[in-house]
Amino acid sequence: MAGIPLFALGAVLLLVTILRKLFKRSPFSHVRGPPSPSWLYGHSFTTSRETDVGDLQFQWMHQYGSAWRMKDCFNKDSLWIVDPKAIQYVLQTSGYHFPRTAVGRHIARQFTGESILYVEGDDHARVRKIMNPAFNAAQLRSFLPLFTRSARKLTSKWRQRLQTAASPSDNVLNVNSWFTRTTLDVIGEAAYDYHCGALDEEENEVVDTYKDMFRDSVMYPSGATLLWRSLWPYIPDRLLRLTDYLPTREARRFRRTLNVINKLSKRLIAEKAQTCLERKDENLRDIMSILVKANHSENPKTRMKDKEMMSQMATFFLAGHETTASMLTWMLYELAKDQEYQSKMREEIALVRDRVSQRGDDEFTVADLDSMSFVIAGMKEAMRLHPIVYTMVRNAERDDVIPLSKPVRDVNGNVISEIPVSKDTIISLSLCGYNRLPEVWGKDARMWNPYRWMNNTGREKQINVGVYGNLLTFSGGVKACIGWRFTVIELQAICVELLENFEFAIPDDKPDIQRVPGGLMIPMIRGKPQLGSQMPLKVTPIERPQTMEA
Ligand code: HEM
Repeated sequence: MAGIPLFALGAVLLLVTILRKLFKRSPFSHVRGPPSPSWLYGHSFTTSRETDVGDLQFQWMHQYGSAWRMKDCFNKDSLWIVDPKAIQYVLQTSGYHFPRTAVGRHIARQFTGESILYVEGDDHARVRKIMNPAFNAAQLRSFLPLFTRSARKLTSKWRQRLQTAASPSDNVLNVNSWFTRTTLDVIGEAAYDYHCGALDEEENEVVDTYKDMFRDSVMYPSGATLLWRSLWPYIPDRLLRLTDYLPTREARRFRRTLNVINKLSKRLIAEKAQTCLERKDENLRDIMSILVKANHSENPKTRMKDKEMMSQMATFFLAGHETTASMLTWMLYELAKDQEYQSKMREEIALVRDRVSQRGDDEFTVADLDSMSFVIAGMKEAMRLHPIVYTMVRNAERDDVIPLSKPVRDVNGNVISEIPVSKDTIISLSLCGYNRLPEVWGKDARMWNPYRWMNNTGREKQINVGVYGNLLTFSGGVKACIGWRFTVIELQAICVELLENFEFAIPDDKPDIQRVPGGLMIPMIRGKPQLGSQMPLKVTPIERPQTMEA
């Protein structure tokens, strides 16, 4: 019986702590920002239901400058930044003092287990160090034949389908769903040496479990979910883990996916460990084999527990397919709108193809792909306009001061060049906002203009923030995307193969494409969410002298 008063006391203390933290006045209440539409939800409802990802952020950045104040649930202040110096400070200079938020970490844990997306501080640095060798340049170059082979398989499927097209409308393909299957096959093989068979439409539980996962779990959270999640930072970790078993839409979807992936990972890790023990692993280059090999080395610092390893594997599946597929989708969408640039890319590819043939080779090397400046510029411009991860949220681990490169005006009209934040302040980094900042990308920052990448004048003056093209698409600093080089080579290989074989155009009925906020920037047809991710494009085969089949 003594347990009940003790439990009640614990609950009251927890409630008092939550209320004190929730209603503490922030030290940046003088920073300007949009009026809050609701005391209860703040802007959380509005931002999670934005019609087109980024539009509100672009509007606020135009109105308030490179930093502004918003309201979270229960009227709590949070800070939004697009300023390069502020972003550099949060991601790089002081990276480990701005961990991922409790909400971000626990959602990642539900998706992947205690993976690199969940752990923080020394644990994160340790895991990252173990994983880095699996993503070095030589290792990634060895994946190029896999990328090319998968792209060829896609080409061959499309050619077969288009050959039998009875009417012009049959030439319209939902490229997004094809890309999702292609990139799933790629990551299955690259990360695990595992055959998903997604492009062949084979029955496979991995393919099934990831289908529309983001739409079914994190898209359009309910008001109750938003309120509940806003309390997570104050709930002890162990208690929060119990919520994994709640019968909510999200928890059920996460559990189902993670169970499937964990079962597979467990089996594959055991098989690879056996191969490693039998010393038959010399030629295995998939990411999992590299991690298993490191686990069997003498050095205890390179080892991960099996459970840890399983969680990293779930991360690669999660982080490594839908992201790349969406990126490719948005890129082709832009190229379909800009026929002239698309042709320029194709001409460039043909020139490099001639060079490769003259030297007696059939295949492009990474150096050949890197020499295609039109292709690279098109890719970077698509990444700039369509960062698939459009916002990242961090939590100030201590009282701090965020510097700004471009001062903003506060509510009293004073110019401020730094913003004080208190411990536990939530800071949102608008990746899509930064990627369209006129101060960084020029007056036409909102427009598609791949030529901006041809002329690098002024680039050296930019504040260093992101790992690729100084964009924030792959983030930057201590937790920048570990797979960015992998993605770049994969995109180059697939894009080049597709442009050699097909022309892409917007379909005649000009579907209205919406950037839906669903964890990632999901392409959908406006008014037709029931169709899931959609990017219909008109695809016309190009007759080539000798077509290379899969
Ligand atoms: C277009 C494709 C991709 C985009 C736009 C992208 C974007 C990002 C971003 C923005 C982050 C930082 C998230 C945060 O800090 O909260 C991240 C982290 C990460 N990404 Fe990617 N990613 C892509 C592809 C990949 C691929 C192909 C892999 C693996 C093969 C991968 C593995 C990871 C991992 C493991 C992390 C966590 C890194 C850490 O915490 O140290 N990503 N990615």
